[in-house]
Amino acid sequence: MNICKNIYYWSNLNAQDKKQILSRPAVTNKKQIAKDVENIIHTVKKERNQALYKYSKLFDNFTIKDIKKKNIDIINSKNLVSQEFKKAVQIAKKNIFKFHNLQKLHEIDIEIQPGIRCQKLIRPIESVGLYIPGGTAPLISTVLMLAIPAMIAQCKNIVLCSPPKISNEILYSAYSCGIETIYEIGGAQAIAALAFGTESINKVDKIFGPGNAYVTEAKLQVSKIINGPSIDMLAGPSELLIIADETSRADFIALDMLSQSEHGYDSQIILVTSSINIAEEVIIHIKNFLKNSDRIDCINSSLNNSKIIITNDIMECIFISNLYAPEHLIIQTKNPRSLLKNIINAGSIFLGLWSPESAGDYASGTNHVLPTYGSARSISGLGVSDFQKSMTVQELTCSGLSNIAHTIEILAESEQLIAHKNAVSFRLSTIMDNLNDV
Ligand SMILES: NC(=O)c1ccc[n+]([C@@H]2O[C@H](COP(=O)([O-])OP(=O)(O)OC[C@H]3O[C@@H](n4cnc5c(N)ncnc54)[C@H](O)[C@@H]3O)[C@@H](O)[C@H]2O)c1
Ligand SMILES: N[C@H](CO)Cc1c[nH]c[nH+]1
Ligand SMILES: [Zn+2]
Repeated sequence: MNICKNIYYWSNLNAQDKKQILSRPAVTNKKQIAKDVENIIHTVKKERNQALYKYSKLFDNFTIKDIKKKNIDIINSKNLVSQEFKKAVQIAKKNIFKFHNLQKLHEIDIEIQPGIRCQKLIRPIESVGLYIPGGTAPLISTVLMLAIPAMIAQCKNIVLCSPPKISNEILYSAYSCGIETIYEIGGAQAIAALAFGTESINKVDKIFGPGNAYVTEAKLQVSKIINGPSIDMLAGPSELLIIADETSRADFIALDMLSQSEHGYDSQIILVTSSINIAEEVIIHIKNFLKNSDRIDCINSSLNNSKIIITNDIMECIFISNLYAPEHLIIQTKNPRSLLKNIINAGSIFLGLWSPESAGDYASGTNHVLPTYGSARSISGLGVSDFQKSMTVQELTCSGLSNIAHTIEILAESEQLIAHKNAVSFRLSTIMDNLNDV
């Protein structure tokens, strides 16, 4: 476990070192992945279902019989999962629904000035594709995180893709959210199928969901296609930054660090603390907990990517956190809420001793699909509004237009767009003519 070697005193570092320490783990073979994905997308576009059969065999060692899961299998999943699991899904669903139902975009309808009415109308995105990762772990909770906001937004066609073999737990979670169309296909090939459609899969307007480097690259590539689908965000490998002081519980911190490092080989955890004692205790606890951990290869690889940074004070911790812009930020300090006002870049924030990231991952109510790679600087975590769009409307009366006509004419003239000006002036002249006729 190399995290013991990755300890730094922030004030001893030069600018170059600081940048290097806060960099994300490099995606190995980035260029090769981009090339492979380009090829997969091209092939799926051309060969459609045949390509899906081929890639499923190649990458997932799975022979597809039916790409679309049969309704009977989806419904029957409720008899194949435990009562305890069903209860857990219902409780998580209730909380996620409660928090997301408040997030719907609101319509606007206002008379801006007499005779000028402006509106903003909200509509659901018609067809959405939800990608549920299934390579390293079947992310059942991601079904809830994507399906519940899609349902609240009232998207008409909601389809779900996940790599084979789709578990009964994923089928049940989808079923209990009201999803009826499930395709057993994963990776870049699933994203391409959602973008172009195949004999079995209808293309969608927007693709949602996290995934590995192939899925993320495929989302990026299809989102660049003119008239192609849009995407929610690039939700890559899990990241966690923890701010701690001398009042923190080192054992809790160690467990939070392990929980996120088990996600994949490329996860990253950064502990930033003003207390050298806490840093040392965390390392001891990690070593102890590791003895009884599963997924040890993933954890060790993620811990190698991870860092412990010692600062002079808490404000320096916050400065570093804002610079890194983590997907998840845990603040375990004396009065964590008082620090919130200083946080400007983070996907989701967990305050205090009793708010492990696992709560937000599964059941507290917030969404776990969050921006990674520092994009929390400008992008928010997933919410209902991502499944909605807006349209503006305006209606001017004859006197409304007369009142604003001069302003429009002057601005159009200043842009030397005389046809724009005429569209107003001509209308005005017809009003004048009518008045003269009276
Ligand atoms: N940021 C977020 O909000 C968030 C949320 C949940 C999960 N995640 C992340 O999502 C990721 C899930 O990744 P995963 O791998 O478990 O599942 P995945 O479903 O994203 O990827 C599995 C698929 O990758 C394809 N694949 C594997 N090797 C390939 C190769 N050599 N060439 C082409 N395709 C190949 C296969 O088709 C397979 O079906 C994790 O990194 C996790 O941290 C992020
Ligand atoms: N931490 C992940 C987001 O980065 C979400 C997740 C799903 N299951 C467990 N965790
Ligand atoms: Zn997680």
